[in-house]
Amino acid sequence: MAATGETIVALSSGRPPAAIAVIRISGEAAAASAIALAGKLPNPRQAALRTLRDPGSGEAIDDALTLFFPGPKSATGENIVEFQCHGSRAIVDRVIEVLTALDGVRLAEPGEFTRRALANGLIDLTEAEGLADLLAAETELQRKVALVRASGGLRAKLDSWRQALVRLSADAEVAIDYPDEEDGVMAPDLRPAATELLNEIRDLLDAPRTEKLRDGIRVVLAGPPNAGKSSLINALTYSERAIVTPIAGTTRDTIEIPIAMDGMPFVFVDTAGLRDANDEVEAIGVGRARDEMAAADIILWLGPDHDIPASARTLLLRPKADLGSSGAGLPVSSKTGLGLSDLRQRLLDRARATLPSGVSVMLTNREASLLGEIHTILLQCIQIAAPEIRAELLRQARELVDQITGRAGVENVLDELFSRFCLGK
Ligand SMILES: Nc1nc2c(ncn2[C@@H]2O[C@H](COP(=O)(O)OP(=O)(O)OP(=O)(O)O)[C@@H](O)[C@H]2O)c(=O)[nH]1
Ligand SMILES: [K+]
Ligand SMILES: [Mg+2]
Repeated sequence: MAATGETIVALSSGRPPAAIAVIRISGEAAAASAIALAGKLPNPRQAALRTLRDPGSGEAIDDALTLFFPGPKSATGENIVEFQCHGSRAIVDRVIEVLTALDGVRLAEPGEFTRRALANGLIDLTEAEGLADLLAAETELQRKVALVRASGGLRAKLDSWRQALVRLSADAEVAIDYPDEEDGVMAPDLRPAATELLNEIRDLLDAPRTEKLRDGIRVVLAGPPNAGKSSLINALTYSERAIVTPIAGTTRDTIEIPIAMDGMPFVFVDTAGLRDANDEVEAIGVGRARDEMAAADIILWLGPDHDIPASARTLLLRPKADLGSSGAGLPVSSKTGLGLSDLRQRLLDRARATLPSGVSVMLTNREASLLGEIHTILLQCIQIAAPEIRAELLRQARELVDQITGRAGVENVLDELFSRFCLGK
């Protein structure tokens, strides 16, 4: 956890130059160090204009709108001072240089403000992860789902489940203390609560993972050489990323093009044409194409239907339909645009079946695996009669909830998570 006593400072807004730069200071020495530059702090949570000066020379650096958020009711739980100054490189560098020259003040590490908020109990791990996703959100759906997590959507569920587990534990303890009345069988009033909990957990486990939302729906274009894969990926992504020539075997390495459609994240992947390769480089490309097909959420197959990869994920296309080709599959033409909006619609339909339709609570892979263990434990708990064992199982389930929320032993998770944050957050 963050070492308390150390005061941290960072630029919390975007990279200079910008109209305004937000510099944040958090920690024990936040107020004192801000006073060293600004002279006097405004009243808590009220903005006031201050001239920032080099405490050594008294030279003015800039004027800054200054805000003071006393702990513990601040974003980090500590005293925070925020300077909103002009967003030039020179001003930002100078203010931070002068601040970090003060005793006990240093530059923050990436994500360190959020890490302190977590350490001080203002947010839990699911909210911190939601915040990381929110800061990285590029599509509407990513934003919506991340906001639910960041504002405690999952935490609320977990907190209520933890309470339910505590109640179940208390019941089990009673059964240990008064074995005669229990007769070694789970009391009838325990089962409904445990089953309800099981069902709620099942619902969340059945939903897709946030990683899927973060990475996007993977659409792999595959087929024989010269089928028109690269032309189609360019048309679908409104780009000229992939090289197109009449020479069979033009595409060798895979190309990924991320794009949002209707607020949903997609990654289109162009691949080398499938054939017995002529040289080593092409052979590697064909191998990669097969790997991509295995990892795809959707395969757009631009080959003959007798060759179609047997998979529910595959969508058969009939490319170059402007040439009057006949056969099975959805007719498309990269040249005339024929069938492209139809194809986009089908991709969106499939994505909607994979991703949540709107705002909902989603789990990360890590949370899902812990929650899966809780699910197993609860099932055992319902089946096992001995109250001593039941009590122990429920204790384990509680501990797993604490691992999800970050209340218990998760240092390794934290380091990984906070490496995803930018400086100043
Ligand atoms: N008429 C017509 N020609 C097309 C269409 N799509 C692609 N072509 C042509 O077909 C040839 C091959 O197109 P590519 O997009 O390079 O095909 P590819 O499947 O990526 O080929 P490789 O990367 O070599 O496997 C090029 O000459 C394109 O101009 C189309 O919809 N209509
Ligand atoms: K080609
Ligand atoms: Mg190609």
